[in-house]
Amino acid sequence: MTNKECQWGGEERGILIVLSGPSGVGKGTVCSALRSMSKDLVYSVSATTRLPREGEIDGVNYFFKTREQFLSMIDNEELLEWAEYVGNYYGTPKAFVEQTLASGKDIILEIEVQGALKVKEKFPEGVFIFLLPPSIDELQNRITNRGTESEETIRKRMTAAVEEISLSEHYDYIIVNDKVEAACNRIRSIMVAEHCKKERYLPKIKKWIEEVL
Ligand SMILES: Nc1nc2c(ncn2[C@@H]2O[C@H](COP(=O)(O)OP(=O)(O)O)[C@@H](O)[C@H]2O)c(=O)[nH]1
Ligand SMILES: Nc1ncnc2c1ncn2[C@@H]1O[C@H](COP(=O)(O)OP(=O)(O)O)[C@@H](O)[C@H]1O
Repeated sequence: MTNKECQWGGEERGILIVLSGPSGVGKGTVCSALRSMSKDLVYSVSATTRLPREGEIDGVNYFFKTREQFLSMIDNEELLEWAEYVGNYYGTPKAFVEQTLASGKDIILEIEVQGALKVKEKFPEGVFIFLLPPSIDELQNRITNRGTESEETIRKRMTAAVEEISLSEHYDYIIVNDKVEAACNRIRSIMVAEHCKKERYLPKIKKWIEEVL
């Protein structure tokens, strides 16, 4: 059913979903699987000063920026949020998120916890999901086996993981990424439930009640 056919829908904004979790938990993997399952879900491409990994494409995985370019994005208020993580800057381009939500489409931001908390201040109605590994040993295996990080970076990311997991209490949902498909299905169930929240329908219902009474 389209919004036009539904008396109670229409004109709603899309839902903003934030996905966080420690490095190596599988955020990228889960996000790309989700995007292929849910064609209407829009992915927010972040800006970063981190160097591209092999196979990463500018404008697809990230907008790769110099430090100067990133700092000028901050000065020009182009970012919804930004954070420093293990020596690099990461930030969410603001205009794209706002345009996507205004067009009624859902958008997913794959960002770390400090940035997520800033987004929560601006979008308290957003849906905040924290991805956990089945165990810390499995997290270490995943990040090591991915083969993209030096030993030192793995150590820093594992240290950051402790603080990140301690901040999971600020999220609405916790999903254990045991199997990618199962994790995606749980996220899709959350999105279905969020679309059924009464807050999305009450304005239209109240308006109609006023008209008929
Ligand atoms: N605050 C913030 N964090 C981001 C953004 N983009 C990516 N990140 C996070 O930065 C961290 C490092 O990302 P990356 O270097 O790609 O490594 P990964 O942890 O292996 O995915 C991850 O927790 C990402 O979710 C962003 O726009 N803002
Ligand atoms: N559910 C899973 N089971 C086993 N391996 C996984 C799972 N999810 C992701 N991985 C693997 O773990 C590694 C880290 O995943 P990635 O998506 O890059 O994590 P993140 O984006 O959180 O840093 C990758 O090699 C990926 O193939």
